[in-house]
Amino acid sequence: MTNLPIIDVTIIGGGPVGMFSAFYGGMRKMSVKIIESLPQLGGQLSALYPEKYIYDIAGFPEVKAQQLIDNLEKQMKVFPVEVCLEESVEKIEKNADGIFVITTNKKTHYSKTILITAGNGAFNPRPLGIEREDDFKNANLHYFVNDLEKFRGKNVMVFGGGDSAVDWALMLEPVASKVMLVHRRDKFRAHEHSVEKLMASSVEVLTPYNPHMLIGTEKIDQVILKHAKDESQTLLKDVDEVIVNYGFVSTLGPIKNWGLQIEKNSIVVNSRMETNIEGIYAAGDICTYEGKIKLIASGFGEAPVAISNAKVYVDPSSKVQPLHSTSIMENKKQLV
Ligand SMILES: Cc1cc2nc3c(=O)[nH]c(=O)nc-3n(C[C@H](O)[C@H](O)[C@H](O)COP(=O)(O)OP(=O)(O)OC[C@H]3O[C@@H](n4cnc5c(N)ncnc54)[C@H](O)[C@@H]3O)c2cc1C
Repeated sequence: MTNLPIIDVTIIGGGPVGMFSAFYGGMRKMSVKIIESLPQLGGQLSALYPEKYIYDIAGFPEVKAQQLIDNLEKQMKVFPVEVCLEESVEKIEKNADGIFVITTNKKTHYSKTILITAGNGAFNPRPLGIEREDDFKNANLHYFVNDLEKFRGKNVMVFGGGDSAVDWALMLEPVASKVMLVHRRDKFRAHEHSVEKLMASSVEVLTPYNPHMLIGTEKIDQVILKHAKDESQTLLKDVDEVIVNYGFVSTLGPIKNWGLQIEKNSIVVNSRMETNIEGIYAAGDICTYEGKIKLIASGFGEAPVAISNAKVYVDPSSKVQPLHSTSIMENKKQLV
């Protein structure tokens, strides 16, 4: 037994489906926690295509992916929800008393039910892929920029050619002493107007270069770049901080070891979104059933089904069919 609070439903994965599920858990008067491996909510939408427009969300002729996530966050926060970011779920076990013990890379959580909305699996930053990268991960090699102040007055080298790499370089420019942006191609994939801003800024643009060697003892001091075409090498001295922005890779990873029925990298569920383990549900891209399609819209439909069945599991006297939101939310004017 634990003295820690036991949550009604713990949602693994903070993508759009996990976020909408969290809202629905609040509507059903459940205590809700979301565990997400990235430092941000939003799943594929925030990590892979924040600036793209989506055209097949009911009621929205078009909506930018990040805008949809911002709206989901606003909707979700109408009810109290505990959000645990930068935590990857590694293990799930069921105690003899039926309580789930959820172990992440940081701590242990306890829950009466679990809803897995893990998409294609946990997102992790794509690494540089060169020797000694791991040696500097806890020193001055970063994959996320959470605090600009850390870079004040420093010489910062940013790797990447997409929107976020260019945006980070531009955001760091007024804070850092010097910003270098290294990209393996001559052309950047970022928006035209961001690239124009970049070229007009004091950021030193180094193209077409690949990272070749990280040099330093406790931390990186120097970096050797290799020219992508003629393979000539260039040594950059006095590097204080290195930021890698190569996008994300996702992997099902530990989910395969949780005793769930998996078919084609997806968790098999029935029409109640129940998995083969009583008390564990799945929704969104991670789940599969006959006729399943992987769309945000279908995940949004699966979320209330999973949550409402989890509600009955936690409190057998409740009904699967929820009251309509128009009845429940009468006093929640901030939803509008
Ligand atoms: C370029 C692109 C364009 C798209 N356009 C559309 C479109 O127009 N319309 C549409 O309907 N769909 C579109 N999709 C698909 C859509 O993005 C997905 O269907 C949707 O993101 C699924 O949502 P989800 O919440 O199920 O999973 P995801 O968005 O994948 O979120 C899952 C989250 O779970 C986290 N996670 C996984 N495992 C763990 C773990 N062990 N511990 C902690 N956290 C974990 C992940 O880090 C991730 O953040 C597009 C996809 C791409 C790549």
